[in-house]
Amino acid sequence: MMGAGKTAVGTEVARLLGRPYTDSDDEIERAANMTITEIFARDGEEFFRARESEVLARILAGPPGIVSTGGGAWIRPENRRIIRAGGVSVWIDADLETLWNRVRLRATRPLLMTPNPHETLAAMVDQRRPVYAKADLRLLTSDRDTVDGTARRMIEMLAANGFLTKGEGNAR
Ligand SMILES: Nc1ncnc2c1ncn2[C@@H]1O[C@H](COP(=O)(O)OP(=O)(O)OP(=O)(O)O)[C@@H](O)[C@H]1O
Ligand SMILES: O=C(O)C1=C[C@@H](O)[C@@H](O)[C@H](O)C1
Ligand SMILES: [Mg+2]
Repeated sequence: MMGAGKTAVGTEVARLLGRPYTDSDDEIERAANMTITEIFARDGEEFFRARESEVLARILAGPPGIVSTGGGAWIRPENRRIIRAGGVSVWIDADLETLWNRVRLRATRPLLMTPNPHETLAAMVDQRRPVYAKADLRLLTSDRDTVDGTARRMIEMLAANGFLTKGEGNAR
């Protein structure tokens, strides 16, 4: 979900593990040479979603690493198939107020450009939670967590579930 920490925590997990890092939102922006807000405004959400699926298929076919998706990517069954075929998925789960406190400061999320963005976020969280729950692993975070602490807990969780190679679970 937007503001859960996919980009912030994913970057730190990759750094600690010494693995390549990719953010699907960044890749879409780079390929289009436009911001996500501009893509939504000019071409619409469906166009963005099509590019998102293309980018995910390309990333997941590449070398093993840490990938942060966009908040809506997992909602499309096609994307879940792509991610499941090439990797392990982690749902970073945060409560509504934690998400809100993180997204309210920046106007970079077009789906929240509504008259009542808090209400919009709440409705999206309710609608999406059952789909996020289909992820392989769930990491619960709250506004008491730091990015670094959450990244370390994610590494512990990946190691405990057998998804890291020997030694990686001890990353500092
Ligand atoms: N675990 C955390 N502890 C403290 N701050 C966090 C944590 N995770 C994220 N943040 C902060 O919240 C903000 C939003 O996080 P981030 O951009 O990583 O979210 P995201 O899940 O990638 O959202 P989007 O779906 O929109 O890409 C950033 O300023 C980030 O530093
Ligand atoms: O939750 C979503 O649907 C989105 C999240 C962002 O990461 C971007 O991918 C875009 O703003 C849409
Ligand atoms: Mg992000």
